[in-house]
Amino acid sequence: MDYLADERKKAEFDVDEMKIVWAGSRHAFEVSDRISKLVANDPGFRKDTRTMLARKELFKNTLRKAAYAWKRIHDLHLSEEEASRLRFYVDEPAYTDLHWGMFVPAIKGQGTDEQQKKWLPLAYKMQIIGCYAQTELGHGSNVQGLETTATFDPQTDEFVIHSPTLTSSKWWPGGLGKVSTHGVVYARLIINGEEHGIHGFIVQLRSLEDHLPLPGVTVGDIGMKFGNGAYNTMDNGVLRFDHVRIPRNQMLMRVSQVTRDGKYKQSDVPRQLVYGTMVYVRQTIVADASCALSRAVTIATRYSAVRRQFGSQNGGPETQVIDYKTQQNRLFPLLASAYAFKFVGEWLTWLYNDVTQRLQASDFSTLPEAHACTAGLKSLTTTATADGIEECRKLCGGHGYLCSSGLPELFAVYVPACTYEGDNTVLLLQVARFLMKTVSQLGSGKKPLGTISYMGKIEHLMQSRCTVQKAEDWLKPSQVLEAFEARAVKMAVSCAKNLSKFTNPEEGFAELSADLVEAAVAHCQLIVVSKFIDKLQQDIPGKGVKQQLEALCGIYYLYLLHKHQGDFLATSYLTPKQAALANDQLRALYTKVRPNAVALVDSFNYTDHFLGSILGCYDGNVYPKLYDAAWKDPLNDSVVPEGYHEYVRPLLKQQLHTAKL
Ligand SMILES: CCCCCCCCCCCCCCCCCCCCC/C=C/C(=O)SCCNC(=O)CCNC(=O)[C@H](O)C(C)(C)COP(=O)(O)OP(=O)(O)OC[C@H]1O[C@@H](n2cnc3c(N)ncnc32)[C@H](O)[C@@H]1OP(=O)(O)O
Ligand SMILES: Cc1cc2nc3c(=O)[nH]c(=O)nc-3n(C[C@H](O)[C@H](O)[C@H](O)COP(=O)(O)OP(=O)(O)OC[C@H]3O[C@@H](n4cnc5c(N)ncnc54)[C@H](O)[C@@H]3O)c2cc1C
Repeated sequence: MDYLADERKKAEFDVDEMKIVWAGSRHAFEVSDRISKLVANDPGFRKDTRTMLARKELFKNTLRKAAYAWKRIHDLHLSEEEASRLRFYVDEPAYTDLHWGMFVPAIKGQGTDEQQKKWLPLAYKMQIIGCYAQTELGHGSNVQGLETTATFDPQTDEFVIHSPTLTSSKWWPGGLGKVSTHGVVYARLIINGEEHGIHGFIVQLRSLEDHLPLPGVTVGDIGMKFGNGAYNTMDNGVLRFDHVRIPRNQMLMRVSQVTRDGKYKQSDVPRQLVYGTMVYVRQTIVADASCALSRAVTIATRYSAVRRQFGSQNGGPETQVIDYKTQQNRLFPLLASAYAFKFVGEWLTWLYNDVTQRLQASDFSTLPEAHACTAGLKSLTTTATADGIEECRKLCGGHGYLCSSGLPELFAVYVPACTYEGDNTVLLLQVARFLMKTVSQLGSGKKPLGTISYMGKIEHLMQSRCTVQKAEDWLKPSQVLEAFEARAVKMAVSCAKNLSKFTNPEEGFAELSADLVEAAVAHCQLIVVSKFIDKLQQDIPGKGVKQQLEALCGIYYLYLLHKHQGDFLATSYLTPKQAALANDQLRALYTKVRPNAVALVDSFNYTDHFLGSILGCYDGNVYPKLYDAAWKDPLNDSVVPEGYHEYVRPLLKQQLHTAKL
């Protein structure tokens, strides 16, 4: 029985067409749909007991799944696109993520043609397994502060890789702890006593015969992490080198080279390309944020439609909690954010591909913008997604706290995205530097392009005032864009003015960093809003699909406007009356979305296997499933628990004795 059937009947749009919009294309939908069912129907990919497994058992099970996934990929001749969908629906972080997601891209991006020819075929066949070993115990954010050394020995034509201090131990790399045979290791290059900064080196860590660490290598896992199951399927590792020698040709030499006679040569490509793998992964993290958020929102929306509390009249049913305006005000902006992040993720993938093509043609002009966009949007989307998952847990009341709701593990596995690939605050400060540089160059005649082109309208934006007179005026895209542009430009200019009061710019930057982060957030929110609005300019087929997306877009920007109205009011773009009208319009949009809410999450097309949540299951049959699941907990294997006779019975005996006294 479908307990959500009535909700589904209320939908005012074509769900099948929305599924295609969400997937990105009909082809992408078909691949995704087929692979999600393949994984869901394969007992080899079961994950329902994951949160109950002890670490060793959990990890071994992940190794089994990764090997099984690899076998299925081969047996079924899956394409790269299909394999990547399979990884997504298997839904279990594993060493393979770092192998395919960072080790291979690092060699592709920073290796010479010759190096790629040597290493990539081995990596593609998984005859070697790699990790990305950058972070150390003492330094993660400050990459220039890494301490591992790679000293060139001209006698033997080798580099000597060494960990000179405890804090130089590599610490965190995924896949390193127990599995990787190789790593791209980042180290401080030293030639003839002279330092040349941080470079990447391919280093073999374990024997390909017996998996033991090679001489001079000390390696292991760093221990349990946050949450049950979750990221504990990954072997994040610690690594130390004691004068380990590697051939000279294992330094990744696309950006700079060391010659046989020990000369250091810089190519014409910018030094920052050493950071290229991080740009790539940040872009994939943005593309992935909408998936994690939409998953949590699916669970919270379906459950909110099933759950009833208060409001029964004449013995009739109680109110569905989704009908409470407070529930809508917490849930619908998250639903809208999932769609917003999907579209900005698509756009960022386009930007990344564009910059990659330009780099190949030696056009480096858009690299700073790509860095600022990937850093800023990674920060914005992961913060909102991690907070959003936790909000979804609270939206599900007490049952959201059960592991069987799927939300605790989803939160635990997702929340480190706010830290890895760059701490979110550190990344926003990078955006702020980019903005300050842009503002300082405005008078120079250099035209700001791309996502900062709005800065070219600075004179107009600094003076313009909002013209909204009635709530519906807030539905005009031009009005909304101007509001977000004016806010962003005014916050950036205010920071730049305050910075100019300092004689030492770095001191000023440090002192004003909290304001700078807020300016960076305003800029990134403008990007997300503008890309959502751009999406709506496209031809979107399907009955009612565009109207639903327009409503969601409105909810996204009006919710931001309401939440940050202090910014909009302080920069004098809005009056308090206009801010109140925005809130009126927001409430009207909640009413419009309400009957479509369940269908809007159905459009994500997630299987029950992928959701891994009793509260979010498609048929909404929550209570019997919760009840049955409780009895399956290992604690209920016996009626009298282990430990009763040792620890509880003696207490009871003692209490009985005292009572008699
Ligand atoms: C079970 C199933 C199996 C199935 C098998 C088959 C599967 C097949 C498919 C598999 C699919 C896989 C998908 C996987 C997805 C990937 C998973 C990822 C998991 C995440 C793991 C986490 C990894 C990590 O965390 S790696 C470490 C990341 N570390 C950081 O991010 C460090 C942060 N710090 C920095 O980035 C920098 O140092 C920074 C930005 C803080 C700069 O510091 P600085 O000292 O101020 O800078 P400096 O070096 O001096 O340079 C300044 C200069 O450079 C510019 N700049 C900085 N960064 C960049 C950049 N990245 N790009 C371009 N330019 C950059 C900066 O703007 C300055 O410029 P100027 O102002 O012009 O000088
Ligand atoms: C699950 C997980 C997986 C990871 N996988 C890998 C991997 O595969 N390979 C790898 O190399 N690394 C990996 N890492 C490491 C990760 O990239 C770093 O932890 C991350 O870059 C943050 O650096 P940090 O730990 O040095 O934080 P810190 O920089 O020490 O941050 C601590 C605090 O200081 C603040 N802070 C730091 N600098 C500044 C500043 N300039 N201004 C203001 N505030 C500042 C931060 O905002 C934060 O609040 C992983 C980490 C995690 C959690």
